[in-house]
Amino acid sequence: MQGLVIKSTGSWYSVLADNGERYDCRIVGKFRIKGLKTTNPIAVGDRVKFDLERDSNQGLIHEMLPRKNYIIRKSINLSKQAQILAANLDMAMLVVTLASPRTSLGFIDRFLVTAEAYDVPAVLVFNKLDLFSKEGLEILQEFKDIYENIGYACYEVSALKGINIPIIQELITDKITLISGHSGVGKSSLINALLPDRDLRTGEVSDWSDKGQHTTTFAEMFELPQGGFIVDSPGIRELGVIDIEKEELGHFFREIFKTSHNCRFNNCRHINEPGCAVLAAVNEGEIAVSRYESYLSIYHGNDTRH
Ligand SMILES: Nc1nc2c(ncn2[C@@H]2O[C@H](COP(=O)(O)OP(=O)(O)OP(=O)(O)O)[C@@H](O)[C@H]2O)c(=O)[nH]1
Ligand SMILES: [Zn+2]
Repeated sequence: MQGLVIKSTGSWYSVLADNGERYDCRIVGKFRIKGLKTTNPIAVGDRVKFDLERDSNQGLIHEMLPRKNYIIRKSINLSKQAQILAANLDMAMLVVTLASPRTSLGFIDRFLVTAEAYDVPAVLVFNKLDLFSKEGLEILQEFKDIYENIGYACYEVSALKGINIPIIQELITDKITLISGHSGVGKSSLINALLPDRDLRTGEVSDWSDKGQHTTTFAEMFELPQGGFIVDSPGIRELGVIDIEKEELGHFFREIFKTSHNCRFNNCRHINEPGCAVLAAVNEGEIAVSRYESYLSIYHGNDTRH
């Protein structure tokens, strides 16, 4: 049988089989990603092949289908173990607010870099539209100009008042969507608006112990009534910045990458090199100063997560 892993506890996996039934499954054998030690070889979003154990509703997973992408979390210590948080994501949605609390451009850029590096298409959802003053709407327009120009779709909603929720419903239909954003932006409210029958606050248990030990982490995907899934896990809520080689960082800023083809040196860091097309584009206003500042900040290893 084949199915989709919709919940993972580390040792048990809940699999939604293609016949519509759910089965609790365990893993037989070893699943390893080359060069990566992981605490959990299979994650939500994985498609797996499994067999039912005789006379039971429990299954044994014996094969994982190739992934199109996956996101991981490194252990905080140096054990080099990583935890796969989710696989086969169709979209990463960053929930952003301009007030109470205000999401910084630096935080947005870090998220977008990470999503690019993981090869997950990202969109921005500006929440709490009901709170926007005239000034707030002007800032919204500035933010949207920056990101829409680079090719990121932006949406504006109010999870609380239900404004534009149907647009988001349509956007996520038939996709596996990861919802991220920092605390207080309204992720739970948005997810509850999208999944009216579920109260997310129940059942959140998780953590990754900083001893590098596997604990009772779990991630879960919620099925949308119209088709598709939302991935929610406390561990994924702030999609962290993954290790990116400095030389590669420019690849994950779409507009910098595009412009860098015109730099005089093909190993240009876009910092102070002569003939740097990126610097020229920043000076001419073609690349947003804030984006360039985020690039520099990540390049120099400054952690400005909020
Ligand atoms: N005015 C307004 N308030 C909202 C909206 N969405 C959420 N809130 C409020 O913002 C606060 C935080 O919302 P949550 O949904 O708990 O935010 P969260 O992102 O899940 O936060 P964490 O659980 O800390 O990660 C709550 O008081 C919500 O009622 C909105 O669209 N408009
Ligand atoms: Zn350059």
